[in-house]
Amino acid sequence: MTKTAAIAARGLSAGYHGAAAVRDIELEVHAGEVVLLAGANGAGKTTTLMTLAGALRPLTGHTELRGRRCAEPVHRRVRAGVGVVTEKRVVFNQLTVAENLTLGRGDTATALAHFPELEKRLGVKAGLLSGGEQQMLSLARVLAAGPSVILADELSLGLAPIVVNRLLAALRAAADAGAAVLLVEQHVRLALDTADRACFLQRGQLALAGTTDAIKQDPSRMEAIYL
Ligand SMILES: Nc1ncnc2c1ncn2[C@@H]1O[C@H](COP(=O)(O)OP(=O)(O)OP(=O)(O)O)[C@@H](O)[C@H]1O
Repeated sequence: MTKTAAIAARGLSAGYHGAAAVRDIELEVHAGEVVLLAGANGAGKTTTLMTLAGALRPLTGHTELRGRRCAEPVHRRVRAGVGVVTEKRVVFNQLTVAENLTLGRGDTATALAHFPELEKRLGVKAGLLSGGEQQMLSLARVLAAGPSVILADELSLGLAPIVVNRLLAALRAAADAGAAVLLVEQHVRLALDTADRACFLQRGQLALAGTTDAIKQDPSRMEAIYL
């Protein structure tokens, strides 16, 4: 691809206490696309995503935001238009859904446009919502801020497939509206139906990358990575 990536990893190695958990990662996500980052447990998906988010410093290589080398910490990247969603649902349990939405960076109407199902729950304390509703609230707040890049790390952990589909559909819609989405997801088959491209990590290195159509046509290459 020749146009500038919204977010990229260039020769990226990163890890913990000076030891690399991922090595030589080359990854680009462009505006309008969803890229799935997959691989077995411990392969390095979260490490890669958190380094792109600015929560971990690269050991070697670097990350780029809109074509410019970026070494900013996570809060600055968030201000620069990066939205981060993880399996930890960031909601204030004692506050209502409406109050939670006013605490986000975007406005309530935009949040509800992404998740209209939250409208009937506006007066309910977030702590009383189901896990799926809490994650919708978390994601609604991130999407309402209109991020140009969304980094989503296993946001569907422990949720029912119907909710997983709903969350993935919201991410797809955000990409269709112009965001660049990098998605780490255990529900690989559902995610392959959502994403445009996929990258598979194996023991900290990129082992397979391609369009989701190509990967679905020959699933044996993907399956071998998990064995
Ligand atoms: N805080 C940490 N301190 C030390 N090592 C860590 C830390 N977090 C992860 N690791 C190690 O780094 C490697 C990559 O872990 P990472 O969480 O990035 O993988 P993952 O593909 O996201 O796995 P999972 O699917 O289980 O979440 C693993 O060997 C893991 O044990």
